[in-house]
Amino acid sequence: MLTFPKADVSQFFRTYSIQNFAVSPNEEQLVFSTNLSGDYNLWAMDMNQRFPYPLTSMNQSNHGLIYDSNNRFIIAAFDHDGDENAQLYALPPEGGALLPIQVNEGERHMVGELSEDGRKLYYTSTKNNAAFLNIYCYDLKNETDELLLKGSEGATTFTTLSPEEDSFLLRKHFANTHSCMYVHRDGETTAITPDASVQHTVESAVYTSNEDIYFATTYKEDFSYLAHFHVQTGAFSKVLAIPGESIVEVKADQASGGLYLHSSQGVTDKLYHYHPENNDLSRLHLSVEVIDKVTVTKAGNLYILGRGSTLPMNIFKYGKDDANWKALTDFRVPGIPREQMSEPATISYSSFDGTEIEALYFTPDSAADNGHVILWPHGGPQAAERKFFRAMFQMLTYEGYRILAPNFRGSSNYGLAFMKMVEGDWGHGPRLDNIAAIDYLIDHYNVDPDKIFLMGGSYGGYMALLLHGRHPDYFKAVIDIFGVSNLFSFVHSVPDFWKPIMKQWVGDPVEDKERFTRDSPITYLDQMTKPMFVIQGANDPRVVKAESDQIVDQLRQNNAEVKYLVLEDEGHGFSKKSNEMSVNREILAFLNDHL
Ligand SMILES: CC(=O)N[C@@H](C)C(=O)N[C@@H](C)C(=O)O
Repeated sequence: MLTFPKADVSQFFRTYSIQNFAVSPNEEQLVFSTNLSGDYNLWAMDMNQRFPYPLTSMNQSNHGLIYDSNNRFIIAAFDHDGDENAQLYALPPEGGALLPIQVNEGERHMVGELSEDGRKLYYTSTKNNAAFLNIYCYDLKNETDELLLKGSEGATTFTTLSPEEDSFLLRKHFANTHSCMYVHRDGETTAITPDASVQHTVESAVYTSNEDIYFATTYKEDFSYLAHFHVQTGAFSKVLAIPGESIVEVKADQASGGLYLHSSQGVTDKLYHYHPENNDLSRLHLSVEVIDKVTVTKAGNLYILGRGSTLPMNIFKYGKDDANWKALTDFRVPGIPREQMSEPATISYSSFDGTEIEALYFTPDSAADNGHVILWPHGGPQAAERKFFRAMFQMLTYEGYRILAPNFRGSSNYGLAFMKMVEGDWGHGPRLDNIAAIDYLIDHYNVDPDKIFLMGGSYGGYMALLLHGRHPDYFKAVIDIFGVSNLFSFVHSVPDFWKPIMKQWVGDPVEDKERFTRDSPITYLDQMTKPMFVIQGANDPRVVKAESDQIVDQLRQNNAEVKYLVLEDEGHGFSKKSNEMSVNREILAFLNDHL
Protein backbone atom coordinates (compact mmCIF):
# COMPACT_ATOMS: atom_id res chain seq x y z
CA MET A 1 0.00 0.00 0.00
CA LEU A 2 2.79 2.42 0.91
CA THR A 3 6.07 2.82 -0.97
CA PHE A 4 8.83 4.02 1.27
CA PRO A 5 11.76 6.04 -0.09
CA LYS A 6 15.09 4.36 -0.88
CA ALA A 7 17.46 4.28 2.08
CA ASP A 8 19.73 7.27 2.47
CA VAL A 9 23.49 6.74 2.93
CA SER A 10 23.20 7.74 6.57
CA GLN A 11 20.81 4.85 7.31
CA PHE A 12 23.71 2.36 7.07
CA PHE A 13 25.62 4.35 9.67
CA ARG A 14 22.68 4.52 12.04
CA THR A 15 23.80 1.23 13.41
CA TYR A 16 26.19 1.30 16.27
CA SER A 17 29.34 -0.52 17.15
CA ILE A 18 30.74 -2.07 20.32
CA GLN A 19 34.43 -1.71 21.13
CA ASN A 20 34.57 -3.80 24.29
CA PHE A 21 32.42 -5.28 27.05
CA ALA A 22 32.64 -6.65 30.60
CA VAL A 23 30.16 -8.59 32.69
CA SER A 24 29.98 -7.83 36.41
CA PRO A 25 31.18 -10.84 38.44
CA ASN A 26 27.69 -11.27 39.94
CA GLU A 27 26.37 -11.19 36.34
CA GLU A 28 23.85 -8.51 37.20
CA GLN A 29 25.27 -5.85 34.86
CA LEU A 30 26.70 -5.73 31.35
CA VAL A 31 29.03 -2.80 30.62
CA PHE A 32 30.05 -1.94 27.08
CA SER A 33 31.68 0.79 25.04
CA THR A 34 29.42 1.86 22.21
CA ASN A 35 28.85 4.88 19.98
CA LEU A 36 25.09 4.75 20.63
CA SER A 37 25.05 8.49 21.35
CA GLY A 38 27.20 9.30 18.31
CA ASP A 39 30.54 9.15 20.15
CA TYR A 40 31.99 6.29 22.15
CA ASN A 41 31.01 6.10 25.81
CA LEU A 42 30.52 3.37 28.37
CA TRP A 43 26.95 2.19 28.65
CA ALA A 44 25.45 -0.50 30.85
CA MET A 45 22.38 -2.72 31.06
CA ASP A 46 20.99 -4.49 34.07
CA MET A 47 20.67 -8.10 33.00
CA ASN A 48 17.13 -8.42 34.37
CA GLN A 49 15.91 -5.31 32.56
CA ARG A 50 18.09 -4.86 29.50
CA PHE A 51 17.57 -1.19 28.68
CA PRO A 52 20.88 0.63 28.16
CA TYR A 53 21.86 3.57 30.34
CA PRO A 54 24.99 5.72 29.98
CA LEU A 55 27.89 5.51 32.44
CA THR A 56 30.25 8.08 30.93
CA SER A 57 29.89 11.17 28.78
CA MET A 58 33.51 11.86 27.84
CA ASN A 59 32.97 10.85 24.17
CA GLN A 60 36.22 8.90 23.80
CA SER A 61 37.21 5.43 22.63
CA ASN A 62 37.73 2.67 25.14
CA HIS A 63 41.01 0.76 25.22
CA GLY A 64 40.42 -1.63 28.11
CA LEU A 65 37.73 -2.54 30.62
CA ILE A 66 37.81 -4.69 33.76
CA TYR A 67 35.43 -5.21 36.63
CA ASP A 68 36.45 -5.51 40.28
CA SER A 69 35.71 -9.10 41.37
CA ASN A 70 33.58 -7.79 44.25
CA ASN A 71 31.40 -5.72 41.89
CA ARG A 72 32.43 -2.39 43.48
CA PHE A 73 34.01 -0.50 40.58
CA ILE A 74 35.20 -0.65 37.00
CA ILE A 75 38.65 0.18 35.60
CA ALA A 76 38.55 1.65 32.09
CA ALA A 77 41.08 3.13 29.65
CA PHE A 78 40.25 5.97 27.24
CA ASP A 79 42.32 7.86 24.67
CA HIS A 80 41.72 11.37 23.32
CA ASP A 81 40.28 11.94 19.82
CA GLY A 82 42.06 8.92 18.33
CA ASP A 83 45.57 9.55 19.72
CA GLU A 84 45.62 6.00 21.22
CA ASN A 85 47.32 7.32 24.38
CA ALA A 86 44.98 5.47 26.71
CA GLN A 87 44.71 6.78 30.29
CA LEU A 88 43.39 4.72 33.19
CA TYR A 89 40.36 5.67 35.28
CA ALA A 90 38.09 4.04 37.85
CA LEU A 91 34.33 4.56 37.89
CA PRO A 92 31.43 3.28 39.95
CA PRO A 93 29.11 0.70 38.29
CA GLU A 94 26.39 3.38 38.25
CA GLY A 95 28.68 5.65 36.21
CA GLY A 96 29.36 9.32 36.74
CA ALA A 97 32.60 11.15 37.50
CA LEU A 98 35.80 9.33 36.62
CA LEU A 99 38.59 8.89 39.14
CA PRO A 100 41.99 9.25 37.42
CA ILE A 101 44.25 6.28 38.22
CA GLN A 102 47.08 6.72 35.73
CA VAL A 103 46.80 9.83 33.63
CA ASN A 104 50.13 10.86 32.13
CA GLU A 105 49.96 13.11 29.11
CA GLY A 106 51.62 11.70 25.99
CA GLU A 107 51.91 8.21 27.52
CA ARG A 108 49.94 5.09 26.67
CA HIS A 109 48.65 2.66 29.29
CA MET A 110 47.33 -0.85 28.75
CA VAL A 111 44.94 -2.38 31.27
CA GLY A 112 46.14 -5.70 32.65
CA GLU A 113 44.29 -7.27 35.56
CA LEU A 114 43.01 -6.54 39.07
CA SER A 115 44.02 -8.65 42.05
CA GLU A 116 41.19 -10.76 43.49
CA ASP A 117 40.75 -8.31 46.39
CA GLY A 118 40.51 -5.42 43.90
CA ARG A 119 43.38 -3.56 45.50
CA LYS A 120 46.17 -3.96 42.96
CA LEU A 121 45.98 -2.97 39.33
CA TYR A 122 48.54 -4.59 37.00
CA TYR A 123 49.13 -2.58 33.85
CA THR A 124 51.63 -1.79 31.10
CA SER A 125 52.81 1.71 30.22
CA THR A 126 55.05 3.58 27.82
CA LYS A 127 56.16 5.87 30.72
CA ASN A 128 59.95 5.74 31.23
CA ASN A 129 60.38 3.13 28.47
CA ALA A 130 58.76 4.27 25.22
CA ALA A 131 60.28 1.57 23.01
CA PHE A 132 59.96 -1.56 25.17
CA LEU A 133 57.33 -0.51 27.78
CA ASN A 134 57.26 -1.33 31.51
CA ILE A 135 54.95 -3.43 33.66
CA TYR A 136 53.65 -1.77 36.83
CA CYS A 137 51.43 -2.57 39.79
CA TYR A 138 49.36 0.29 41.21
CA ASP A 139 48.02 -0.04 44.74
CA LEU A 140 44.56 1.55 44.65
CA LYS A 141 44.39 1.87 48.44
CA ASN A 142 47.82 3.37 49.13
CA GLU A 143 47.98 5.10 45.73
CA THR A 144 51.52 3.79 45.22
CA ASP A 145 52.95 2.65 41.93
CA GLU A 146 55.54 -0.15 41.71
CA LEU A 147 57.68 -1.03 38.70
CA LEU A 148 57.44 -4.81 38.37
CA LEU A 149 59.39 -5.38 35.19
CA LYS A 150 61.33 -3.21 32.78
CA GLY A 151 60.54 -4.18 29.20
CA SER A 152 63.39 -5.17 26.89
CA GLU A 153 64.05 -6.62 23.40
CA GLY A 154 60.48 -6.02 22.17
CA ALA A 155 57.31 -4.31 23.41
CA THR A 156 56.72 -6.08 26.73
CA THR A 157 53.17 -6.28 28.05
CA PHE A 158 51.46 -7.75 31.09
CA THR A 159 48.97 -10.46 30.16
CA THR A 160 47.73 -12.66 33.07
CA LEU A 161 48.05 -13.01 36.83
CA SER A 162 48.36 -16.48 38.40
CA PRO A 163 45.54 -17.61 40.75
CA GLU A 164 47.78 -17.27 43.84
CA GLU A 165 49.11 -13.96 42.47
CA ASP A 166 52.73 -15.05 42.89
CA SER A 167 53.54 -15.10 39.18
CA PHE A 168 52.31 -13.44 36.01
CA LEU A 169 52.57 -13.91 32.28
CA LEU A 170 54.09 -11.29 30.02
CA ARG A 171 54.44 -11.08 26.28
CA LYS A 172 57.33 -9.78 24.21
CA HIS A 173 56.54 -8.60 20.72
CA PHE A 174 59.58 -8.99 18.44
CA ALA A 175 57.53 -8.98 15.24
CA ASN A 176 53.91 -9.65 14.29
CA THR A 177 55.04 -13.22 13.49
CA HIS A 178 57.38 -13.54 16.47
CA SER A 179 55.94 -12.89 19.92
CA CYS A 180 56.74 -15.00 22.96
CA MET A 181 55.12 -15.40 26.33
CA TYR A 182 57.07 -15.69 29.60
CA VAL A 183 56.16 -16.55 33.15
CA HIS A 184 57.65 -14.14 35.72
CA ARG A 185 58.08 -15.58 39.22
CA ASP A 186 60.51 -14.77 42.04
CA GLY A 187 62.36 -12.30 39.85
CA GLU A 188 62.91 -14.87 37.07
CA THR A 189 61.45 -14.71 33.59
CA THR A 190 61.05 -18.03 31.75
CA ALA A 191 59.69 -18.56 28.23
CA ILE A 192 56.70 -20.93 28.10
CA THR A 193 57.76 -22.26 24.70
CA PRO A 194 61.04 -24.23 24.43
CA ASP A 195 63.05 -21.72 22.38
CA ALA A 196 62.11 -18.03 22.21
CA SER A 197 64.66 -17.44 19.45
CA VAL A 198 62.68 -19.66 17.04
CA GLN A 199 60.20 -17.42 15.23
CA HIS A 200 56.69 -18.24 16.45
CA THR A 201 53.76 -16.58 18.19
CA VAL A 202 51.94 -17.08 21.46
CA GLU A 203 48.47 -15.65 21.06
CA SER A 204 46.58 -16.13 24.27
CA ALA A 205 47.26 -17.88 27.59
CA VAL A 206 45.38 -18.80 30.77
CA TYR A 207 46.31 -20.26 34.13
CA THR A 208 44.04 -23.19 35.01
CA SER A 209 45.89 -23.62 38.30
CA ASN A 210 48.86 -21.91 39.86
CA GLU A 211 51.16 -24.32 38.00
CA ASP A 212 49.26 -25.02 34.76
CA ILE A 213 49.18 -22.68 31.79
CA TYR A 214 47.28 -23.44 28.57
CA PHE A 215 47.99 -21.28 25.55
CA ALA A 216 47.78 -20.97 21.77
CA THR A 217 51.06 -21.00 19.89
CA THR A 218 52.62 -21.55 16.47
CA TYR A 219 55.84 -22.91 18.00
CA LYS A 220 57.35 -25.06 15.20
CA GLU A 221 53.97 -25.21 13.38
CA ASP A 222 52.21 -23.11 10.76
CA PHE A 223 48.78 -23.05 12.42
CA SER A 224 48.34 -22.09 16.04
CA TYR A 225 47.54 -24.99 18.38
CA LEU A 226 46.81 -25.53 22.07
CA ALA A 227 49.85 -26.16 24.26
CA HIS A 228 50.53 -26.61 27.98
CA PHE A 229 53.33 -25.34 30.23
CA HIS A 230 53.94 -26.53 33.75
CA VAL A 231 55.36 -23.69 35.82
CA GLN A 232 57.21 -25.75 38.41
CA THR A 233 58.81 -28.30 36.08
CA GLY A 234 59.09 -26.02 33.05
CA ALA A 235 57.66 -28.83 30.87
CA PHE A 236 56.13 -27.79 27.53
CA SER A 237 53.72 -30.06 25.64
CA LYS A 238 51.56 -29.83 22.58
CA VAL A 239 47.96 -30.60 23.53
CA LEU A 240 45.61 -30.17 20.58
CA ALA A 241 45.70 -29.02 16.95
CA ILE A 242 42.60 -28.49 14.83
CA PRO A 243 43.58 -29.20 11.20
CA GLY A 244 43.43 -26.13 8.94
CA GLU A 245 42.42 -23.82 11.83
CA SER A 246 44.39 -21.51 14.10
CA ILE A 247 43.47 -21.43 17.77
CA VAL A 248 43.64 -17.72 18.55
CA GLU A 249 42.07 -17.40 21.97
CA VAL A 250 41.96 -19.71 25.00
CA LYS A 251 39.59 -19.08 27.92
CA ALA A 252 39.40 -21.10 31.12
CA ASP A 253 36.01 -22.43 32.16
CA GLN A 254 36.61 -22.84 35.89
CA ALA A 255 33.12 -24.21 36.45
CA SER A 256 33.70 -27.31 34.28
CA GLY A 257 37.50 -27.52 34.43
CA GLY A 258 37.51 -27.16 30.64
CA LEU A 259 38.59 -24.55 28.13
CA TYR A 260 36.84 -22.54 25.46
CA LEU A 261 38.88 -22.38 22.27
CA HIS A 262 38.25 -19.68 19.68
CA SER A 263 39.73 -20.66 16.34
CA SER A 264 39.99 -18.87 13.02
CA GLN A 265 40.05 -20.17 9.49
CA GLY A 266 40.35 -17.64 6.69
CA VAL A 267 37.31 -15.39 6.71
CA THR A 268 35.38 -16.93 9.63
CA ASP A 269 35.78 -18.15 13.22
CA LYS A 270 34.75 -21.22 15.20
CA LEU A 271 34.26 -21.90 18.91
CA TYR A 272 34.90 -25.14 20.82
CA HIS A 273 34.70 -26.47 24.34
CA TYR A 274 37.60 -28.72 25.27
CA HIS A 275 38.34 -30.90 28.27
CA PRO A 276 42.08 -31.53 28.65
CA GLU A 277 41.33 -34.34 31.14
CA ASN A 278 39.49 -36.58 28.70
CA ASN A 279 40.53 -34.90 25.43
CA ASP A 280 36.88 -34.21 24.64
CA LEU A 281 36.41 -31.53 21.98
CA SER A 282 32.94 -30.28 21.05
CA ARG A 283 32.08 -27.50 18.63
CA LEU A 284 29.49 -24.88 19.55
CA HIS A 285 27.36 -23.48 16.78
CA LEU A 286 27.72 -19.69 16.48
CA SER A 287 25.30 -16.81 15.97
CA VAL A 288 28.09 -14.75 14.37
CA GLU A 289 30.72 -15.29 11.68
CA VAL A 290 33.60 -13.53 13.44
CA ILE A 291 34.23 -13.38 17.20
CA ASP A 292 35.78 -10.22 18.67
CA LYS A 293 35.84 -11.22 22.34
CA VAL A 294 35.00 -14.24 24.52
CA THR A 295 34.27 -13.96 28.25
CA VAL A 296 33.59 -16.84 30.63
CA THR A 297 32.30 -16.02 34.11
CA LYS A 298 33.20 -17.85 37.32
CA ALA A 299 29.77 -19.49 37.21
CA GLY A 300 30.69 -20.87 33.78
CA ASN A 301 28.48 -18.61 31.65
CA LEU A 302 29.76 -17.77 28.21
CA TYR A 303 29.44 -14.35 26.52
CA ILE A 304 30.74 -13.26 23.14
CA LEU A 305 31.04 -10.05 21.17
CA GLY A 306 30.79 -10.84 17.48
CA ARG A 307 29.53 -9.88 14.05
CA GLY A 308 28.83 -11.17 10.56
CA SER A 309 28.88 -9.75 7.04
CA THR A 310 25.30 -8.57 7.42
CA LEU A 311 25.18 -8.47 11.21
CA PRO A 312 26.54 -5.46 13.13
CA MET A 313 28.47 -6.07 16.34
CA ASN A 314 26.39 -7.48 19.16
CA ILE A 315 26.88 -9.21 22.51
CA PHE A 316 25.43 -12.69 23.03
CA LYS A 317 25.07 -15.04 25.99
CA TYR A 318 25.17 -18.79 25.47
CA GLY A 319 22.28 -20.74 26.91
CA LYS A 320 23.67 -24.10 28.00
CA ASP A 321 20.20 -25.62 28.38
CA ASP A 322 19.09 -25.03 24.80
CA ALA A 323 22.60 -24.64 23.26
CA ASN A 324 21.44 -21.34 21.79
CA TRP A 325 22.75 -17.79 21.80
CA LYS A 326 20.60 -15.06 23.27
CA ALA A 327 21.33 -11.57 21.90
CA LEU A 328 21.83 -9.11 24.77
CA THR A 329 22.15 -6.16 22.42
CA ASP A 330 20.27 -5.62 19.19
CA PHE A 331 22.25 -3.33 16.92
CA ARG A 332 20.94 -3.52 13.39
CA VAL A 333 20.64 -1.37 10.27
CA PRO A 334 17.34 0.50 10.50
CA GLY A 335 14.97 -0.31 7.67
CA ILE A 336 17.27 -2.81 5.91
CA PRO A 337 16.72 -6.45 6.88
CA ARG A 338 19.75 -8.76 6.77
CA GLU A 339 18.41 -10.59 3.68
CA GLN A 340 18.55 -7.32 1.76
CA MET A 341 22.22 -6.80 2.52
CA SER A 342 25.10 -8.21 0.51
CA GLU A 343 26.41 -11.57 1.72
CA PRO A 344 29.87 -11.93 0.14
CA ALA A 345 31.00 -14.93 -1.87
CA THR A 346 34.34 -16.43 -0.79
CA ILE A 347 36.39 -16.92 -3.93
CA SER A 348 39.84 -18.32 -4.47
CA TYR A 349 42.31 -17.67 -7.27
CA SER A 350 45.84 -18.51 -8.24
CA SER A 351 48.18 -15.51 -8.16
CA PHE A 352 51.10 -14.63 -10.47
CA ASP A 353 53.42 -17.22 -8.89
CA GLY A 354 50.79 -19.89 -8.22
CA THR A 355 50.10 -18.84 -4.60
CA GLU A 356 46.45 -19.51 -3.78
CA ILE A 357 44.64 -16.39 -2.52
CA GLU A 358 41.20 -16.13 -0.96
CA ALA A 359 38.99 -13.07 -1.45
CA LEU A 360 35.57 -11.81 -0.46
CA TYR A 361 33.36 -10.60 -3.28
CA PHE A 362 30.34 -8.45 -2.39
CA THR A 363 27.75 -7.91 -5.09
CA PRO A 364 24.65 -5.68 -5.15
CA ASP A 365 21.14 -6.66 -6.01
CA SER A 366 21.02 -7.11 -9.81
CA ALA A 367 18.51 -4.25 -10.18
CA ALA A 368 20.93 -1.84 -8.47
CA ASP A 369 24.18 -3.16 -10.03
CA ASN A 370 26.11 -0.37 -11.80
CA GLY A 371 28.75 -2.86 -13.03
CA HIS A 372 31.56 -1.10 -11.18
CA VAL A 373 33.96 -2.95 -8.89
CA ILE A 374 35.84 -1.37 -5.99
CA LEU A 375 39.09 -3.16 -5.22
CA TRP A 376 39.64 -3.00 -1.42
CA PRO A 377 43.12 -4.03 -0.22
CA HIS A 378 42.75 -4.42 3.55
CA GLY A 379 44.91 -2.78 6.22
CA GLY A 380 47.38 -4.35 8.58
CA PRO A 381 48.87 -5.79 6.35
CA GLN A 382 49.11 -8.76 8.76
CA ALA A 383 45.36 -8.75 9.25
CA ALA A 384 42.58 -10.00 6.97
CA GLU A 385 39.31 -8.98 5.40
CA ARG A 386 36.81 -11.27 7.08
CA LYS A 387 33.05 -11.76 7.25
CA PHE A 388 32.53 -8.83 9.56
CA PHE A 389 29.99 -6.08 9.15
CA ARG A 390 31.21 -2.94 7.46
CA ALA A 391 28.53 -0.29 7.13
CA MET A 392 30.55 1.23 4.27
CA PHE A 393 30.51 -2.01 2.25
CA GLN A 394 26.76 -2.49 2.74
CA MET A 395 26.09 1.15 1.83
CA LEU A 396 28.20 0.88 -1.34
CA THR A 397 26.63 -2.40 -2.50
CA TYR A 398 23.17 -0.94 -1.82
CA GLU A 399 24.21 1.96 -4.07
CA GLY A 400 25.15 -0.49 -6.85
CA TYR A 401 28.89 -1.15 -6.38
CA ARG A 402 30.60 -4.53 -6.22
CA ILE A 403 33.51 -4.87 -3.79
CA LEU A 404 36.48 -7.20 -4.14
CA ALA A 405 38.59 -7.70 -1.00
CA PRO A 406 41.54 -10.09 -1.47
CA ASN A 407 43.43 -11.61 1.42
CA PHE A 408 46.75 -11.13 -0.38
CA ARG A 409 49.98 -12.77 0.88
CA GLY A 410 50.85 -11.50 4.33
CA SER A 411 47.25 -11.67 5.56
CA SER A 412 46.56 -13.30 8.91
CA ASN A 413 44.39 -16.42 9.42
CA TYR A 414 46.10 -18.47 6.69
CA GLY A 415 49.07 -19.74 8.71
CA LEU A 416 52.34 -18.22 9.88
CA ALA A 417 54.31 -18.83 6.67
CA PHE A 418 51.65 -17.01 4.59
CA MET A 419 51.64 -14.11 7.05
CA LYS A 420 55.41 -13.81 6.83
CA MET A 421 55.23 -13.32 3.07
CA VAL A 422 54.67 -9.56 3.40
CA GLU A 423 57.64 -9.04 5.74
CA GLY A 424 60.38 -7.23 3.87
CA ASP A 425 58.11 -7.26 0.81
CA TRP A 426 55.48 -4.58 1.22
CA GLY A 427 55.20 -3.66 -2.39
CA HIS A 428 55.85 -6.55 -4.78
CA GLY A 429 54.09 -9.86 -4.01
CA PRO A 430 51.03 -8.34 -2.27
CA ARG A 431 50.66 -5.77 -5.05
CA LEU A 432 50.66 -8.45 -7.74
CA ASP A 433 48.17 -10.52 -5.71
CA ASN A 434 45.82 -7.52 -5.91
CA ILE A 435 46.35 -7.22 -9.66
CA ALA A 436 45.76 -10.97 -10.07
CA ALA A 437 42.49 -10.54 -8.14
CA ILE A 438 41.22 -7.99 -10.65
CA ASP A 439 42.38 -10.09 -13.61
CA TYR A 440 40.58 -13.10 -12.14
CA LEU A 441 37.36 -11.13 -11.76
CA ILE A 442 37.57 -9.81 -15.31
CA ASP A 443 38.11 -13.34 -16.66
CA HIS A 444 35.63 -15.24 -14.50
CA TYR A 445 32.96 -12.82 -13.28
CA ASN A 446 32.16 -10.85 -16.38
CA VAL A 447 33.64 -7.61 -15.06
CA ASP A 448 34.31 -4.72 -17.43
CA PRO A 449 38.03 -3.75 -17.12
CA ASP A 450 37.04 -0.09 -17.62
CA LYS A 451 34.85 -0.08 -14.50
CA ILE A 452 37.30 -0.53 -11.65
CA PHE A 453 37.81 1.76 -8.66
CA LEU A 454 40.43 1.42 -5.95
CA MET A 455 40.09 2.23 -2.25
CA GLY A 456 41.93 1.18 0.91
CA GLY A 457 42.82 2.29 4.42
CA SER A 458 46.19 2.28 6.21
CA TYR A 459 48.31 -0.48 4.60
CA GLY A 460 45.31 -0.71 2.24
CA GLY A 461 45.76 3.02 1.58
CA TYR A 462 49.46 2.42 0.92
CA MET A 463 48.52 -0.36 -1.51
CA ALA A 464 45.91 1.89 -3.18
CA LEU A 465 48.59 4.57 -3.72
CA LEU A 466 51.16 2.05 -4.95
CA LEU A 467 48.74 0.31 -7.31
CA HIS A 468 47.74 3.69 -8.65
CA GLY A 469 51.38 4.65 -9.25
CA ARG A 470 52.36 1.34 -10.84
CA HIS A 471 49.18 0.21 -12.61
CA PRO A 472 47.22 3.41 -13.32
CA ASP A 473 45.50 1.96 -16.37
CA TYR A 474 43.54 -0.49 -14.25
CA PHE A 475 41.63 2.16 -12.29
CA LYS A 476 39.10 4.93 -12.89
CA ALA A 477 39.72 6.75 -9.60
CA VAL A 478 41.45 6.09 -6.28
CA ILE A 479 40.60 6.68 -2.60
CA ASP A 480 43.40 6.55 -0.03
CA ILE A 481 42.37 6.54 3.64
CA PHE A 482 45.34 7.29 5.96
CA GLY A 483 47.74 5.36 3.72
CA VAL A 484 51.52 5.18 3.98
CA SER A 485 53.00 7.15 1.09
CA ASN A 486 56.71 6.93 1.82
CA LEU A 487 58.39 3.94 3.52
CA PHE A 488 61.43 6.08 4.49
CA SER A 489 59.36 8.50 6.56
CA PHE A 490 56.87 5.86 7.75
CA VAL A 491 59.45 3.71 9.57
CA HIS A 492 60.59 6.72 11.62
CA SER A 493 57.14 8.13 12.42
CA VAL A 494 55.37 5.10 13.92
CA PRO A 495 54.83 4.85 17.72
CA ASP A 496 58.14 4.22 19.53
CA PHE A 497 57.12 0.77 20.71
CA TRP A 498 56.60 -0.34 17.08
CA LYS A 499 60.18 0.58 16.21
CA PRO A 500 61.75 -2.70 17.40
CA ILE A 501 59.64 -4.60 14.84
CA MET A 502 60.23 -2.30 11.85
CA LYS A 503 63.29 -4.06 10.46
CA GLN A 504 61.59 -7.44 10.11
CA TRP A 505 58.21 -5.96 9.20
CA VAL A 506 59.14 -3.35 6.62
CA GLY A 507 62.95 -3.36 6.32
CA ASP A 508 65.90 -1.07 6.96
CA PRO A 509 65.89 2.31 5.21
CA VAL A 510 69.69 2.20 4.69
CA GLU A 511 70.29 -1.47 3.83
CA ASP A 512 67.06 -1.71 1.79
CA LYS A 513 67.25 1.76 0.23
CA GLU A 514 66.64 0.50 -3.30
CA ARG A 515 63.62 -1.59 -2.30
CA PHE A 516 62.19 1.21 -0.13
CA THR A 517 62.43 3.54 -3.12
CA ARG A 518 60.84 0.98 -5.44
CA ASP A 519 58.04 0.20 -2.95
CA SER A 520 57.22 3.76 -1.87
CA PRO A 521 54.14 5.17 -3.61
CA ILE A 522 55.72 8.66 -3.64
CA THR A 523 58.25 7.37 -6.21
CA TYR A 524 55.46 7.12 -8.81
CA LEU A 525 53.90 10.59 -8.63
CA ASP A 526 54.09 11.11 -12.37
CA GLN A 527 52.10 7.95 -13.07
CA MET A 528 49.30 8.89 -10.64
CA THR A 529 47.06 10.21 -13.36
CA LYS A 530 43.61 9.25 -12.10
CA PRO A 531 41.38 11.39 -9.86
CA MET A 532 42.22 10.91 -6.21
CA PHE A 533 40.60 11.42 -2.83
CA VAL A 534 42.86 11.33 0.26
CA ILE A 535 41.38 11.13 3.77
CA GLN A 536 43.41 11.48 6.98
CA GLY A 537 42.84 11.73 10.75
CA ALA A 538 44.98 14.55 12.20
CA ASN A 539 45.78 12.59 15.41
CA ASP A 540 46.66 9.28 13.75
CA PRO A 541 49.66 7.87 15.67
CA ARG A 542 50.20 4.90 13.30
CA VAL A 543 50.19 6.49 9.87
CA VAL A 544 50.81 10.13 10.73
CA LYS A 545 49.31 13.05 8.86
CA ALA A 546 52.68 13.84 7.25
CA GLU A 547 52.26 10.65 5.16
CA SER A 548 49.16 12.07 3.49
CA ASP A 549 50.38 15.70 3.52
CA GLN A 550 53.52 14.92 1.55
CA ILE A 551 51.84 12.98 -1.24
CA VAL A 552 48.98 15.47 -1.56
CA ASP A 553 51.43 18.41 -1.70
CA GLN A 554 53.56 16.77 -4.34
CA LEU A 555 50.60 15.63 -6.42
CA ARG A 556 49.21 19.16 -6.34
CA GLN A 557 52.59 20.51 -7.45
CA ASN A 558 52.23 18.10 -10.38
CA ASN A 559 48.76 19.55 -11.07
CA ALA A 560 47.16 16.19 -10.33
CA GLU A 561 43.44 16.08 -9.44
CA VAL A 562 43.40 15.35 -5.70
CA LYS A 563 40.79 16.09 -3.07
CA TYR A 564 42.10 16.10 0.53
CA LEU A 565 40.01 15.74 3.68
CA VAL A 566 41.60 16.00 7.14
CA LEU A 567 39.54 15.12 10.22
CA GLU A 568 40.89 17.17 13.13
CA ASP A 569 39.38 15.02 15.91
CA GLU A 570 40.16 11.55 14.57
CA GLY A 571 43.06 9.12 14.55
CA HIS A 572 43.45 5.81 12.71
CA GLY A 573 39.75 5.37 11.91
CA PHE A 574 36.48 7.25 12.32
CA SER A 575 35.29 6.92 15.88
CA LYS A 576 32.71 9.69 15.77
CA LYS A 577 29.40 8.99 14.01
CA SER A 578 29.14 12.46 12.50
CA ASN A 579 32.61 12.04 10.93
CA GLU A 580 31.88 8.49 9.75
CA MET A 581 28.70 9.68 8.04
CA SER A 582 30.20 12.72 6.38
CA VAL A 583 33.29 10.82 5.18
CA ASN A 584 31.16 8.06 3.69
CA ARG A 585 28.85 10.56 2.04
CA GLU A 586 31.93 12.13 0.41
CA ILE A 587 33.30 8.72 -0.63
CA LEU A 588 30.02 7.85 -2.33
CA ALA A 589 29.82 11.27 -4.02
CA PHE A 590 33.43 10.93 -5.27
CA LEU A 591 32.75 7.47 -6.74
CA ASN A 592 29.46 8.55 -8.32
CA ASP A 593 31.16 11.60 -9.84
CA HIS A 594 33.64 9.31 -11.60
CA LEU A 595 31.27 6.57 -12.73
C1 LIG B 1 52.38 -3.15 14.15
C2 LIG B 1 51.18 -3.46 13.32
O1 LIG B 1 51.12 -4.47 12.65
N1 LIG B 1 50.20 -2.60 13.36
C3 LIG B 1 49.02 -2.80 12.60
C4 LIG B 1 47.92 -3.32 13.48
C5 LIG B 1 48.65 -1.50 12.01
O2 LIG B 1 48.07 -0.66 12.67
N2 LIG B 1 49.05 -1.34 10.77
C6 LIG B 1 48.70 -0.18 10.04
C7 LIG B 1 49.82 0.23 9.15
C8 LIG B 1 47.43 -0.56 9.28
O3 LIG B 1 47.52 -1.02 8.15
O4 LIG B 1 46.35 -0.45 9.91
